[in-house]
Amino acid sequence: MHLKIAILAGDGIGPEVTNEAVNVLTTVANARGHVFEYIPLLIGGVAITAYGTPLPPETLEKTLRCDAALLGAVGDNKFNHLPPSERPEAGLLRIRAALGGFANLRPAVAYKALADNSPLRPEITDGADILFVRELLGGLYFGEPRAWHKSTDRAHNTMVYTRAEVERVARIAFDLASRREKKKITSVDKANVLECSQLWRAVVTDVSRDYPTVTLEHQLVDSMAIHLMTRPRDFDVVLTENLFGDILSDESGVITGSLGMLPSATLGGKVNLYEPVHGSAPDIAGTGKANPIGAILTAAMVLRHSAGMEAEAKLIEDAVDEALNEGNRTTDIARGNVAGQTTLATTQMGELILGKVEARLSAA
Ligand SMILES: NC(=O)c1ccc[n+]([C@@H]2O[C@H](COP(=O)([O-])OP(=O)(O)OC[C@H]3O[C@@H](n4cnc5c(N)ncnc54)[C@H](O)[C@@H]3O)[C@@H](O)[C@H]2O)c1
Ligand SMILES: CC(C)[C@H](C(=O)O)[C@@H](O)C(=O)O
Ligand SMILES: [Mg+2]
Repeated sequence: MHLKIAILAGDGIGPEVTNEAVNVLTTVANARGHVFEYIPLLIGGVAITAYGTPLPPETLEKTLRCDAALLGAVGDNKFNHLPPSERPEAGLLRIRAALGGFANLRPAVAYKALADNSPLRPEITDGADILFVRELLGGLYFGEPRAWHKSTDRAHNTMVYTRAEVERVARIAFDLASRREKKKITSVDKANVLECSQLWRAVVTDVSRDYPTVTLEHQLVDSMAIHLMTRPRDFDVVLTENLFGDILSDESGVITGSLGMLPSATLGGKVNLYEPVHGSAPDIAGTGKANPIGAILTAAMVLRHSAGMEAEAKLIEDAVDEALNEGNRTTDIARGNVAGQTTLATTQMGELILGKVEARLSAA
């Protein structure tokens, strides 16, 4: 197989964690006789610096000709003064829209080895295994009109959803739920206040009729925020609109122990887009403290969803599990002075997991 992958490393810790993910992908490709061709492209703050725009035309054109795109993170405080349409984040939103993927899968799993790292008690997180399906191309992010009228000190954004937009992401969520053990969907909305959420609830309910094996529950987003922290094990697939999914998926970092542990894959468009959930983390960029596991698990999702390599995807996930079980930690998942734990830098953690992937590939 020849797989062409756009590498959109971006800003801050983006390049640091993407490098580790690419090393893992290369190892898998070599071991299995595949060729993974990487096309490094600029996006975000680094693209603004080089070309004056967060999404240069070349980046988009070349990414559209790839089989998959792997993104690190975008965002740089030095561009905070710019309007939203010119900031690094606009590059990410534009490429998401152009690639067309609307179903953003964000798994959040409680690792046994990290039970003591979560601020939640182990008996609360133990066994939690949630798959967020976040609608990625609608809602407040893309709704028009939008503006900040500086002369009148007034600003507005528009939340828009159509039946078709809700239905297509709901179908993906129901398909995924029907293949999972619990077969349950929690659809999150704010139907007590927002018309968009009332439409959302009606469409999700309609779609559910085609999936008799899947149980559907509706949950208001504000109370969902607390249920996620008090009883995360009760959830299976969590289906949300764009902004609610952005917020709740970061919150689920608490269940796993760190935001740096969370991967994602965006499906349904011309080219699947893969990105860890976290951002460019300017507070730790360049210090070697970035956790590469979210990016490495994102590489596993590339194999699962763009290369049909389920066994190899699982093998990477098992290698991560083993690394954690042995007590290996990056700073974000380390607890001071715990016996049997070693704190590693980004590249050290990447290399350690890579070694375990190599060993598993040759054993399999
Ligand atoms: N997909 C993306 O590109 C993406 C996602 C979220 C935020 N951002 C951007 O990133 C910038 C910073 O945003 P933020 O600080 O709100 O969110 P962030 O996710 O970058 O960081 C939040 C906190 O988590 C920590 N963290 C994040 N990833 C980590 C990792 N892999 N290992 C260890 N610690 C990690 C950071 O150090 C920070 O303390 C902003 O410009 C924002 O717009 C980009
Ligand atoms: C950077 C930003 C545009 C992005 C989002 O809000 O979707 C990020 O927070 C994410 O979760 O991927
Ligand atoms: Mg986010």
